[in-house]
Amino acid sequence: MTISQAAGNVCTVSALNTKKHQTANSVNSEVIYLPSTDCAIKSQASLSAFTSYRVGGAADLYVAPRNLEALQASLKYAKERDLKVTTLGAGSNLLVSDGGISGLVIATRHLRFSNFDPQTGQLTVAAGESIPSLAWAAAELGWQGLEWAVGIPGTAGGAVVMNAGAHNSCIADMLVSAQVLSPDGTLETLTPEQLGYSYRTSLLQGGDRIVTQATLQLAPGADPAKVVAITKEHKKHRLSTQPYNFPSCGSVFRNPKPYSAGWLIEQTGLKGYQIGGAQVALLHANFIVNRGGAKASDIFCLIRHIQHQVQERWSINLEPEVKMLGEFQGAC
Ligand SMILES: Cc1cc2nc3c(=O)[nH]c(=O)nc-3n(C[C@H](O)[C@H](O)[C@H](O)COP(=O)(O)OP(=O)(O)OC[C@H]3O[C@@H](n4cnc5c(N)ncnc54)[C@H](O)[C@@H]3O)c2cc1C
Ligand SMILES: NC(=O)C1=CN([C@@H]2O[C@H](COP(=O)(O)OP(=O)(O)OC[C@H]3O[C@@H](n4cnc5c(N)ncnc54)[C@H](OP(=O)(O)O)[C@@H]3O)[C@@H](O)[C@H]2O)C=CC1
Ligand SMILES: C=C(O[C@H]1[C@H](O)[C@@H](CO)O[C@H](OP(=O)(O)OP(=O)(O)OC[C@H]2O[C@@H](n3ccc(=O)[nH]c3=O)[C@H](O)[C@@H]2O)[C@@H]1NC(C)=O)C(=O)O
Repeated sequence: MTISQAAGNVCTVSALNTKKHQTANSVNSEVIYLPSTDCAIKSQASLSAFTSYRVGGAADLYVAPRNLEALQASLKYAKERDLKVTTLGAGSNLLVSDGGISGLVIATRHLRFSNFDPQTGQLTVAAGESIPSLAWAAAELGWQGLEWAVGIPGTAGGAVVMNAGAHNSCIADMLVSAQVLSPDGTLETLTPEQLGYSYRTSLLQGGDRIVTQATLQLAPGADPAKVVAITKEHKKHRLSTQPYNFPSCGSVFRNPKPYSAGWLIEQTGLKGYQIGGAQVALLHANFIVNRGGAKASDIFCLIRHIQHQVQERWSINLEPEVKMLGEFQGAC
């Protein structure tokens, strides 16, 4: 099954229209519909609910297609109007500026389907599927390979772009192929080699191609109880070493190997350091948590402060893993 076949609630209605509408995420009242679909394009849609940090301003325009056709129509809509396109997964590695994002934000989290093929041991998923849900589903089937991914609150698409990883495993280790859509509407199936993977990076970062689906090689046939037990162990370890009780983006910085960013930041004396509502987490210094009411600028300025202090003390440049979207100039 493909994404287009999977979407029962396909965006399939007729021509462009507009109507008055009010939702929790729409500041303005006008909703435009993507031509030839029933996909709403919301204007001035607040993005704070769509990022794990729970901060950030509005998208000029926001659309969440449920199938490939609607995704293609979204790109066409942007191209015809010369709009900048920004892709959003689950927003769990993003810092959206308080001023928001101009152009069209395309959220891929509603692209859904998954297929565990017992003949090949391959799991094929649409970009919007939740990585931790897949990890639990694989474990319950007795399929090994995704135990590490539990607790990473992103989508399959975001994981392919970020090369998400934990416990010495990462997406690149098991990716068979990823399907990507270019702004001109071309669909390509790429191998891990073509995606140029290394630690927490891929050639898709900073580009304009959208991941639509991914195929992962897993290992079926194990005792489900054993795979679930390992998965639970990973989750338990996370909960004891990482702060899950406040909004965050996970690790803020990549580890500047051979050092770990958390160790460097703690040794610099910054644990608990706070700017506005943003705090260097007490449990793990490479996490910045929103203690309540943080602005994106608080988090941004804390990131800059940490970089400055670590540079002064260790002569090491900490490189952010978190993706910053929007304008931050003059924030601090
Ligand atoms: C509590 C917590 C724990 C975490 N632990 C880990 C961890 O252990 N390991 C780890 O690697 N990460 C971790 N993260 C970070 C984050 O979950 C991962 O980076 C995740 O892969 C991001 O996926 P996403 O769908 O949320 O992507 P987003 O944050 O929405 O986007 C990330 C980037 O990918 C792009 N993107 C997203 N979807 C697509 C798509 N379909 N096509 C093209 N581009 C796209 C975006 O434009 C952006 O540049 C953690 C985060 C949190 C909040
Ligand atoms: N600090 C932050 O900024 C954020 C932290 N998080 C945290 O990230 C983690 C991942 O988030 P989330 O996406 O909710 O993923 P979870 O791992 O909590 O759940 C994902 C899916 O897996 C299922 N599941 C959970 N536990 C089990 C289990 N023991 N056996 C079988 N299935 C299970 C859940 O089912 P069901 O729905 O039935 O429970 C859910 O459908 C969570 O710990 C969450 O609290 C998430 C977002 C932001
Ligand atoms: C959370 C993320 O990924 C995580 C992933 O979940 C975990 C588990 O595999 O390993 C990485 O964390 P990490 O390198 O900080 O792992 P940890 O084991 O917590 O810490 C490494 C070392 O730093 C020390 N440490 C950590 C935090 C701290 O405040 N102080 C400190 O001294 C620890 O004692 C340990 O000796 C990933 N982070 C990066 C940047 O690679 C993410 O990318 O968002």
